[in-house]
Amino acid sequence: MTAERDFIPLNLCVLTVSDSRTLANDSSGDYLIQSLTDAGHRLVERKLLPDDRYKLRAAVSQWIADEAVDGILVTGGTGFTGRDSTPEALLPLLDKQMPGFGELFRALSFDEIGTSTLQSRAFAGLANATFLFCLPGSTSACRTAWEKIVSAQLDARTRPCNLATLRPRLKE
Ligand SMILES: Nc1ncnc2c1ncn2[C@@H]1O[C@H](COP(=O)(O)OP(=O)(O)OP(=O)(O)O)[C@@H](O)[C@H]1O
Ligand SMILES: Nc1nc2c(c(=O)[nH]1)N[C@H]1C(S)=C(S)[C@@H](COP(=O)(O)O)O[C@H]1N2
Repeated sequence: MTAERDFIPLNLCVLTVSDSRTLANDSSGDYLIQSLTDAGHRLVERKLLPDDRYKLRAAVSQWIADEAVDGILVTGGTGFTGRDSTPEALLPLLDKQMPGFGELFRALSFDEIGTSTLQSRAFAGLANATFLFCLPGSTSACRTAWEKIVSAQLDARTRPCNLATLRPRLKE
């Protein structure tokens, strides 16, 4: 019989990307913070930045370089419209992409919103053993991603494999 695994609380940062939202109406940032803390993880820092790829790179690079940060959740700027440029800003920072994350997210979302989900360029990956999940701006999209993918990936009790358990080995 396999022993029960312990939950490992992770230190997570949340970044909202939006030209129009403020902390007063950042429901998607609020949702992610509530979800991660309800799950037993810790919020290290929250930021809200405009769709400016250099500001996004600077903030996320700082978190990636911080050994105390285990993961980063980003919401917003994944679409095709306006100044959406989260992928252009943050994909260059990744050491490794998480293949299939965006495809899995869109497959799950297809059941909810149909082909509109193809307008989301959600993606995920690893940099300096820090997990980065980039989700759309809408709260319902964040809920789908959190409930169906991210929460399990960050939960060390999840079998057969998850990022929380893998983390100590990512730098070996
Ligand atoms: N921080 C947020 N909190 C709650 N809802 C948001 C937030 N940002 C965007 N939304 C909503 O998400 C939907 C898509 O908006 P918009 O295209 O401007 O988002 P975005 O920030 O460019 O992100 P993305 O293109 O990745 O979805 C809209 O209904 C918008 O009101
Ligand atoms: N689950 C889920 N919800 C989602 C998304 C998604 O990709 N997955 N995309 C959001 C985005 S970016 C938009 S613009 C709207 C699109 O829905 P519509 O069919 O109302 O335009 O759904 C939102 N809700």
